[in-house]
Amino acid sequence: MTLQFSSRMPAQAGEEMRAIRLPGDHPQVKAGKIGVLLVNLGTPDATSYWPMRRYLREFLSDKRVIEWPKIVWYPILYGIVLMTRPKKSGHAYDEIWNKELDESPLRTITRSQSDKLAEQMGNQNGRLVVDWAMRYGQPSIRSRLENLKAQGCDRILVFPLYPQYSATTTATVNDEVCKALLNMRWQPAIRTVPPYHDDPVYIEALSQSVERHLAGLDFEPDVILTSYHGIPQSYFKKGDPYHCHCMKTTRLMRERLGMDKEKLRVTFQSRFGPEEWLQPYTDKTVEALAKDGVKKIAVMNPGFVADCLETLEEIAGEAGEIFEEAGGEHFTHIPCLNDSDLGMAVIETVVRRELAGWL
Ligand SMILES: C=CC1=C(C)c2cc3[nH]c(cc4nc(cc5[nH]c(cc1n2)c(C)c5CCC(=O)O)C(CCC(=O)O)=C4C)c(C)c3C=C
Ligand SMILES: [Fe+2]
Ligand SMILES: [Fe+2]
Repeated sequence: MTLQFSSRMPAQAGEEMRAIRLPGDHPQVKAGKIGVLLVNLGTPDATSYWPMRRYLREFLSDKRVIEWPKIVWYPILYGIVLMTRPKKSGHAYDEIWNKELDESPLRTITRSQSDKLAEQMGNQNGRLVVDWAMRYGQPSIRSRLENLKAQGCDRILVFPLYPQYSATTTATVNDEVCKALLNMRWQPAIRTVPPYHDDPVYIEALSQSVERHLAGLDFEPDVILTSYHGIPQSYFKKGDPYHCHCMKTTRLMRERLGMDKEKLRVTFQSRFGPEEWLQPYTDKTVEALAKDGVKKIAVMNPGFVADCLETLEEIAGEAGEIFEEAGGEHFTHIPCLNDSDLGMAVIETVVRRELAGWL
């Protein structure tokens, strides 16, 4: 029995979606739509001990994130980390929690990015569905993929919201997508968005965000740090391209902004555990700059598509305090692109490009 809807080509623009008409003994299966799934890292459901523990357990049990053998890592994870970290991280999340919606900023911003993208793209004659998910916590990748399938999406573009590729972020999103497909009888065709660390639209958006932010200050920073989330040095040595992607993003920004290596620098933040991570470390750099007599700095986070714990609490909060305690006078945090016009232009450009041939 042949389907009456061609699965080779989606319906053309302007054409009505055609329902699949099947004989009465066939199950009704929706098809013919295209889904876009934005995926960010994750977020706890609340800041108290158990929700924090659930979130951290899922995150830190991921083999892509902590590569140590389970026999070594699990006693440390269950015996120490999950006993102490949920409370400590919960307090940090309390500082930045979106009290109005009772959720983390990362969740608020990711949802807004999805809503705005849906609006910008239009529904393409009922053919396009945009949704969002989190790699750890809710809404899960599996639940949103199943939902897109149930709505008739047989082609899905998965967008891991990381401009710079790392096995610890991009690859684990892709792993989770593949795991969800394992249970599907009729799997959708899947595309995943490649890294876009050197995309001109991304570099332009970051550069304009710097210019706009600096224009609103009553001081000119002596130094601007582009602070990226770190990864263990050992992952880099095994071939993770993340470090090079970060370096290239900042190099292209320097060229666009006409700044030299002294003015626009690269640092790495958010170390976890005893291993050596990518250097120079953001906190140590901020302190050293102040001690060397630098009075005015700005810090931005090009690798984060949305503001979150790591940017709002660790950088805008803690790094600012470190700088001032060490003798610095003016510290400013340049917000992430978030759901701003600049940020949405990047997301829309990348999505339209990666949907080529489908839309
Ligand atoms: C070994 C541990 C970790 C690696 C490797 C790592 C890589 C990595 N993470 C991000 C982005 C984010 N991380 C966030 C929080 C966070 N990260 C780790 C550990 C590793 N990250 C932990 C334990 C936590 C939880 C918070 C805490 O207890 O400190 C977040 C914020 C989430 C939020 O809700 O706000 C983001 C975003 C990248 C880009 C990356 C490697 C490139
Ligand atoms: Fe992290
Ligand atoms: Fe490199």
